[in-house]
Amino acid sequence: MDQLIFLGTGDSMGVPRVYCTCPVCQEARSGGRNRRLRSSALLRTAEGELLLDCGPDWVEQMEGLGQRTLTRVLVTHPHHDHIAGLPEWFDACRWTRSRGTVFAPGIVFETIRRQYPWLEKKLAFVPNDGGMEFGGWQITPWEVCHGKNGYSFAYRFVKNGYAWAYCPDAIHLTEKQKKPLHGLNMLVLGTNFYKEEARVESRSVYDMKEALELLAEAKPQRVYFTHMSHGVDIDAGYPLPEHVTLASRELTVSLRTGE
Ligand SMILES: O=c1ccn([C@@H]2O[C@H](COP(=O)(O)O)[C@@H](O)[C@H]2O)c(=O)[nH]1
Repeated sequence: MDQLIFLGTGDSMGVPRVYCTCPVCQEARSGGRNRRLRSSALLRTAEGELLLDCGPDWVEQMEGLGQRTLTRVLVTHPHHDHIAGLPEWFDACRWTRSRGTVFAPGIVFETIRRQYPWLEKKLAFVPNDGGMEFGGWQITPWEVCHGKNGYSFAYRFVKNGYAWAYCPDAIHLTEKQKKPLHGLNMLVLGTNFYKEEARVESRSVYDMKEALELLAEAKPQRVYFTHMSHGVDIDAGYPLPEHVTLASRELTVSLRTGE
């Protein structure tokens, strides 16, 4: 059965934050349950694997899995915490004389090319604006609001009538942007805090209270929160519905496609 494995569930700085001595960061520092690498997940299928985002913790994530090779990466948006592992993967390809493929909407490649102009010597960039297929999954990107940070993309995956979506970095979705979140068996959604106190103009990711309003509209059957900052204590017991789980590193979810 296909699986989704969470490799990182942290926000852009991860947990602990290097400058911070709050109780959550201290607990994470001592190897506790709040230690969170930058957000990424691995879709495992009979046809192989697809990594969802490749951030600065990529090497540690590969080592954690005991995985020596990687063939494909899907990118949600070209921000440091989602792409900074690409040059590391490039170097691994150079040393192993292999090649990889990166899938993303065309606009995402414009930034990746500017930031890392050497990557295409080893990594093929394949635009997926019109959707793509992998492992029997029909995968469709759509643009989502990323608040003060501009745009991001989310992805909807469909196979044998089972539908799920990966939307790690979004806020204030328009009605049109919410549409692909309807009718899902599972949703992976980014939520930086339980309740974020920062000014609305300075924000870029939903908090859990706002996410619950979104869930009440979209009604996914199962939900995993990711992209969580040090403002989230995984053991705090936040008042969340039974079908909502705070994801943690190497949590593995079976995707019940009926195969
Ligand atoms: O143009 C930009 C703007 C920001 N970044 C980096 O992205 C993240 C943003 O954090 P969120 O929590 O997802 O809002 C942060 O690491 C910034 O340094 C970027 O790469 N490019």
